[in-house]
Amino acid sequence: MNPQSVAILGAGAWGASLANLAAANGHHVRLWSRRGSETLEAVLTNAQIVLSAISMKGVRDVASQVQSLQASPTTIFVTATKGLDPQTTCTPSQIWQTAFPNHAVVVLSGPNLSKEIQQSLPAATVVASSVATASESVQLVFSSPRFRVYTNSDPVGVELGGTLKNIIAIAAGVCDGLHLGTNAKAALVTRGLTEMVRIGNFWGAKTETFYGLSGLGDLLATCNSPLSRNYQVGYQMAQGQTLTETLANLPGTAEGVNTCEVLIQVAKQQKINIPITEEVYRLLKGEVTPRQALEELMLRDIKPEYDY
Ligand SMILES: NC(=O)C1=CN([C@@H]2O[C@H](COP(=O)(O)OP(=O)(O)OC[C@H]3O[C@@H](n4cnc5c(N)ncnc54)[C@H](O)[C@@H]3O)[C@@H](O)[C@H]2O)C=CC1
Ligand SMILES: O=C(CO)COP(=O)(O)O
Repeated sequence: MNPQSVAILGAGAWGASLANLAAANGHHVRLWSRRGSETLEAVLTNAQIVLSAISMKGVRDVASQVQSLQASPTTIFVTATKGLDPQTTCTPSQIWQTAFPNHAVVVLSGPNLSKEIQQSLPAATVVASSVATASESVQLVFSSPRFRVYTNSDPVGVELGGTLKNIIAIAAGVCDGLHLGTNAKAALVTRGLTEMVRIGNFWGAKTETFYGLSGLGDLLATCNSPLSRNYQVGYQMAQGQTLTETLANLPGTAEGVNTCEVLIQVAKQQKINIPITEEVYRLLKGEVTPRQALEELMLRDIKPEYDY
């Protein structure tokens, strides 16, 4: 592939890792951060691919700044953010697509703990879009012997896999912090996946997407690794810390905390049954202790395994 001009927005842990992957493949990469020396306009000039790794709270603002600048009609927008907008409940790709209705938007998501990627450990991810040629271009930009990139045609499903697993990762951290054992963890993660499918189906995502890298794959990574900030939130709260204390010591963003609020809002309106998310929400709000959250989950009415 010819070298591409790639603009990466957000120089946090994930933006910097993705910039390194593209640069290592010989592409011309420019990294923008709100506190950096280069202007957004300079970074976007001639960009063929614009990738956003901005944390959720900044996506709408950055998308509208980009919208006010000139983009070539063929520019592909890629989003790597794993969150939901609190005001509109939109996913990041929906925000980018609304800002750029005539451009291809690609979602990049998978089991990608940035610390491991920075150490050049092997990993795989998914790029998804309704425009197949766009996801194939992004696949070529990032694929390498240490980063295997798959395409997928269900962008909402891929995006929601990475977003929803953050809440289950908080719950998994609680599970490990309370030393509840391997059986409990397996039950939690499996039932968490069922909950993700239930929410995802409401959003129009395909069930099978959640059994791939961006769903089950990312659940396995973040529910089992102390490198996950979301897992750390749950683990440290199970050790008796408050949410405020936990977040004060956390390196970077734990999107699951805000995602949980948005999901509770959506689930109430749409009457979607999400018991694990509800208990995580109540724990984060200080309404239950980790032990009470566990008891409430275990003592729910007995029911068939599949009811969706
Ligand atoms: N770190 C990781 O392992 C992975 C992170 N992600 C996702 O990528 C996103 C970013 O994560 P990290 O890089 O880890 O977070 P981070 O906290 O290290 O970096 C966040 C970046 O967003 C920027 N930002 C935040 N608000 C902004 C605003 N209003 N305007 C402009 N820029 C703003 C920050 O300046 C920073 O560059 C999150 O949604 C996360 O879930 C996805 C895969 C892996
Ligand atoms: O999404 C991630 C790995 O795929 C990163 O997880 P955390 O945001 O919990 O650190």
